[in-house]
Amino acid sequence: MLRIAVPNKGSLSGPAAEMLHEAGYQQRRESKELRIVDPVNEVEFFYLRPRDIAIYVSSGRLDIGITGRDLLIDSGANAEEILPLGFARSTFRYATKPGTASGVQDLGGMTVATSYEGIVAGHLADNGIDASVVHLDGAVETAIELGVAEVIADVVETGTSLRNAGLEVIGEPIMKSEAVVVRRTGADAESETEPKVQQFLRRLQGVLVARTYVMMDYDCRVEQLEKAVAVTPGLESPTVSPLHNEGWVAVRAMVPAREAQRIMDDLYALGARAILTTAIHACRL
Ligand SMILES: Nc1ncnc2c1ncn2[C@@H]1O[C@H](COP(=O)(O)OP(=O)(O)OP(=O)(O)O)[C@@H](O)[C@H]1O
Ligand SMILES: O=P(O)(O)OC[C@H]1O[C@H](OP(=O)(O)OP(=O)(O)O)[C@H](O)[C@@H]1O
Ligand SMILES: [Mg+2]
Repeated sequence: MLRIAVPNKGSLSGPAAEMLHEAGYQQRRESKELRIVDPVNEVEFFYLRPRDIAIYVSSGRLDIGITGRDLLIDSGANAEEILPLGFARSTFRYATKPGTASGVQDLGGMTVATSYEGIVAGHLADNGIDASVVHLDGAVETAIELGVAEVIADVVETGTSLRNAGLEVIGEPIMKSEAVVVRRTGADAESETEPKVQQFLRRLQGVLVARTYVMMDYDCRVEQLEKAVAVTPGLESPTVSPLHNEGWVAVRAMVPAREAQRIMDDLYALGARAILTTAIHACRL
């Protein structure tokens, strides 16, 4: 039985459960459930604090987990990212009251409040800056107003929390984060669970592709085929089938969903007709 750690709360929990559900795994019905068994897929899910997941996985007791890249790095656990999942995207940044500092180089002698001490201490050390780090559990934006620190380092998505606190980001982002699948570093590729791990990853990759691609079908004249195929190269190679009307072919290829409308315009301009897009519900590449 594969043992997988899943976030039980916070920004990662809802989208992670949704992705697992789309990948065909049973998920808990109530937010108080701490573990469930999916007997059909032979997987046991453990609902844990996102911050603790890399630590459990590094202990080897759980095979894989879903957490944030920032939490993985902050933990310092012996675990590595094996698949980025494209949700809970954020940056991790320093912020101050305007005029306090303009980048990490100015932070010497200051106090930085954060919930991510590991990342911040590492970043300050890498830049040769001697500053104090104070750990806070959350709502870090208020720390400056209340005099606990001159600087904060926190997760930024829209920037609304910073603006509301009268703060502005300084310097370059310390890191970019998103939800990731993690695994113990140096996990045994010959282990009994390896085929199940690979199947799990293929399923999640299938969900990612189904979310980001659509299927496009169109008819075009044989003379235009090369140009049309250059616009829709597909993931490997498009399917081309003869039409009953001589001189015409039907083409089928996957295209990035975000570019679908532009591609349809380009195909139309080339003379393609009956251009259709359809959603992909699931796939295995
Ligand atoms: N507003 C946000 N947008 C995108 N990702 C976020 C946001 N806030 C936190 N995250 C990400 O969620 C993970 C942190 O999850 P965690 O559950 O510890 O905190 P949280 O989502 O802020 O929840 P809470 O503070 O309510 O406990 C990190 O990977 C972080 O980058
Ligand atoms: O840039 P924004 O879109 O405002 O998002 C970033 C904020 O979201 C999270 O806070 P959360 O609401 O989880 O509270 P917390 O600080 O107590 O974790 C994070 O810690 C930031 O404060
Ligand atoms: Mg939070």
